[in-house]
Amino acid sequence: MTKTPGAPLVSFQDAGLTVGGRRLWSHLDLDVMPGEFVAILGPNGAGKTSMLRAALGLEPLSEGRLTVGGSVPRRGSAAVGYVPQQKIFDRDLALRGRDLVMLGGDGHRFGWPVPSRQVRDSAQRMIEAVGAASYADAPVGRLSGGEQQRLRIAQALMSDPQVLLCDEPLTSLDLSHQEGVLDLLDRRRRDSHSAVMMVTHEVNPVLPFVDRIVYLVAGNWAVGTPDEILTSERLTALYGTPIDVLHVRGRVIVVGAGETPDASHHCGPVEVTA
Ligand SMILES: Nc1ncnc2c1ncn2[C@@H]1O[C@H](COP(=O)(O)OP(=O)(O)OP(=O)(O)O)[C@@H](O)[C@H]1O
Repeated sequence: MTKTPGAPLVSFQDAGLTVGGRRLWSHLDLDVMPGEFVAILGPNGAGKTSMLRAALGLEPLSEGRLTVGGSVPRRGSAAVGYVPQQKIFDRDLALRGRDLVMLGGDGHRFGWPVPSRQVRDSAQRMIEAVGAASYADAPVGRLSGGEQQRLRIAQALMSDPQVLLCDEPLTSLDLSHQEGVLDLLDRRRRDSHSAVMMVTHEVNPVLPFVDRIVYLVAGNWAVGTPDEILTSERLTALYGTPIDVLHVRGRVIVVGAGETPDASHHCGPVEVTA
């Protein structure tokens, strides 16, 4: 990945994505800058995961342009780390947590080599950083959802990516581990001027960290700071139906999103809460 100071690490220009004959979003303009933390919000089926898949080079745009690190995104780039949406591993999978993390080093590019000393050391550092040292040598299928999730995050950080794409990485994590993971990602993006794009349904834990929000709803989108986007006026315009954004004891609650005409895609909560 070529790093030009001041150049966006991820750039959507007049971008549109249609999958299975359905236009998810279009005319999207978004530059994610080095060091920036962007949250991608919206109801189920709005196209959040598909946006990450486009940046991973797994889903070609139907319109416009997308560059990651200045180039057309390609599968398997070591400059891009990915924490996929959680799937629980098979209970009998013969893989230790540590092996899973090491696959993020050389493994994903060269198959299953004997890991180098450097990869083993780096895996240990990542395992400690996500607080997984006490169970890293257990079979991954026997670990809890939250433990598996922390190992996936460690794996995604192994290649020291310039762009980290996370799909609901906080799922299954309790509050203290959510904070731990967010702190880690926040420190890392500041220290290495890397970018984070995080799909999440859990708005409140991420609000202290995010610079901007991309909010997708039924083909429409809005991009801005949390203060700009999380308002009743802005979300009412976006959803095309009355939405209330409430601030209750320091938490943001979005009420009314389940009553939109596109409710068939909204099997998620009516409220966006922590
Ligand atoms: N390859 C595909 N072929 C057909 N339809 C697809 C494909 N990929 C995604 N979709 C559909 O596109 C829509 C958007 O999917 P996507 O996973 O991006 O939504 P999302 O916003 O991440 O949703 P969620 O919050 O439920 O995870 C969904 O209706 C999904 O079924």
